[in-house]
Amino acid sequence: MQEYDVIVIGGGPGGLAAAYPLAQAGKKVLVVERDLWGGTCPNYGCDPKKMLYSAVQAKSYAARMTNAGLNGIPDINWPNLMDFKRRYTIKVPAGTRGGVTKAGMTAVDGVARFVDDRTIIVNTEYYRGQDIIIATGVQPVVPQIKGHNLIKTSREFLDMDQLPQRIAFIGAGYVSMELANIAASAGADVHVIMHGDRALRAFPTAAVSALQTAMVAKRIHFHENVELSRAEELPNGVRLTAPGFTLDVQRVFAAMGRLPDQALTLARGHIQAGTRGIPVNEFMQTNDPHVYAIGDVVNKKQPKLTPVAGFEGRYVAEHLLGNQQPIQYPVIPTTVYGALEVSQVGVSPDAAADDERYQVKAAEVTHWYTYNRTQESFASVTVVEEKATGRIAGAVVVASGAESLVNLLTMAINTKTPTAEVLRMVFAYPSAASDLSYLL
Ligand SMILES: Cc1cc2nc3c(=O)[nH]c(=O)nc-3n(C[C@H](O)[C@H](O)[C@H](O)COP(=O)(O)OP(=O)(O)OC[C@H]3O[C@@H](n4cnc5c(N)ncnc54)[C@H](O)[C@@H]3O)c2cc1C
Ligand SMILES: NC(=O)c1ccc[n+]([C@@H]2O[C@H](COP(=O)([O-])OP(=O)(O)OC[C@H]3O[C@@H](n4cnc5c(N)ncnc54)[C@H](O)[C@@H]3O)[C@@H](O)[C@H]2O)c1
Repeated sequence: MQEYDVIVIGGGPGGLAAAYPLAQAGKKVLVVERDLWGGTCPNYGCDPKKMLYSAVQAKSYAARMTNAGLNGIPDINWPNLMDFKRRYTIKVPAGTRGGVTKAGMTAVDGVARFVDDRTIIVNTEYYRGQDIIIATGVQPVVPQIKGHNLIKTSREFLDMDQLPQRIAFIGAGYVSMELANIAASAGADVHVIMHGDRALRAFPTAAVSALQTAMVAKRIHFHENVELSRAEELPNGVRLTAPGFTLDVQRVFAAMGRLPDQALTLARGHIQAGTRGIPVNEFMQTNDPHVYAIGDVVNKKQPKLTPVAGFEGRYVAEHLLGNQQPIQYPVIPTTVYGALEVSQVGVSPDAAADDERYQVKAAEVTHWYTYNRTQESFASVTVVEEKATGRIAGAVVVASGAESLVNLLTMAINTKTPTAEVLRMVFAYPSAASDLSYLL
């Protein structure tokens, strides 16, 4: 039996954000990873997706500039784009594992399973930790219909050698909207199958509707109110069926949300968990105060995103090193990198519309110098202001580079800066930030 101060299960953004400061503070730390070091985000999530998105952005920028100084729209060469992505991802696992050992931690490859409250087994070795941090993330949900083995996930999409001609995505959340846009921009005929009639539920209706319009303009088909009942193998693809609905595609991907898996045998560690994740208190502790959970595996109201996992990881390290304050999340911005970029932070305009405490300033800003210069098809900015204090409380931006403007507004919200003070600041010109004065 090997003994550690802290065992971190999962070498993704959450686990690593906790592990490094603990090791730096002199703790004996073990990190266990069953798959690719670095976790979902850099290997088969955010980062590879945005590598593919680079070519999509360049292509759509060029398309917008065809009547403004450019001749012709470039084609996306999928194998070459995939090679570009792989040149980045190939280095991630070894680089991440190397960083862990270089920082003086022990890195172990294998599936960690609880055997009792403080002990885990990996392969055939037992490890005991005074404290254990669960940072095991979530896995894509695949519908349990007949033929479900024919349905792939975002992980396979992000590593395809060739682009299929006809693709379906099941679900209309983050993954589907982003990957559908990549596939359609690269030349595939793309179908999004929705079991309801509302995409991206977490985003305001006006922004989602603008995004969907831009996706339809890219010939992406949305099939609403379809509850799939089976998938059947065809000689060159898959047939999807629902009552009154049939669609033949080459490949189909589930993008219906993500849930934790049960490999950890939490019950043997007496740790309570539900299908939506592990509940924690305000110190990120599970029902056992020596066992913490962070990142996507936690059942929480905060969005399951990389910077949130990192924030929670750093918080737990501080807590273990003596900080007794409960976790206090800042406002969390989130962006969908789709046919338009949609970013939001803080109080949603939909919620603010019925709340007397707020006023909503919203405008279509396609004519702003910044978006005119880049020939955007559509841009809008919405700012929610708290009437009593004049402070910015929320924002939604739909435009190229939306995430940068929302990051700026996130800073204003977190620092409680009133709109009047934002207006007194001098921003680089010409830029989206300098255009903000037209709205505020
Ligand atoms: C396609 C896609 C695109 C995304 N894009 C974005 C984006 O643009 N921006 C953003 O902020 N977020 C994005 N996300 C979400 C982001 O990837 C996650 O929020 C983030 O990776 C969560 O970090 P984590 O450490 O909690 O979990 P993970 O990154 O999933 O890491 C958990 C690790 O634990 C390991 N593990 C699991 N069980 C065990 C076990 N029993 N023993 C040992 N190891 C185990 C796993 O192998 C994994 O490596 C995206 C996700 C996907 C799928
Ligand atoms: N840009 C980003 O920050 C980014 C990008 C990708 C993923 N992510 C993270 O990954 C998570 C997972 O993304 P996701 O798109 O898989 O999930 P999601 O929760 O964003 O969307 C799931 C979609 O599947 C639909 N759905 C649920 N059950 C269904 C069923 N039985 N049949 C058909 N559709 C069904 C939902 O209505 C919804 O449209 C996100 O919530 C987010 O935390 C973030």
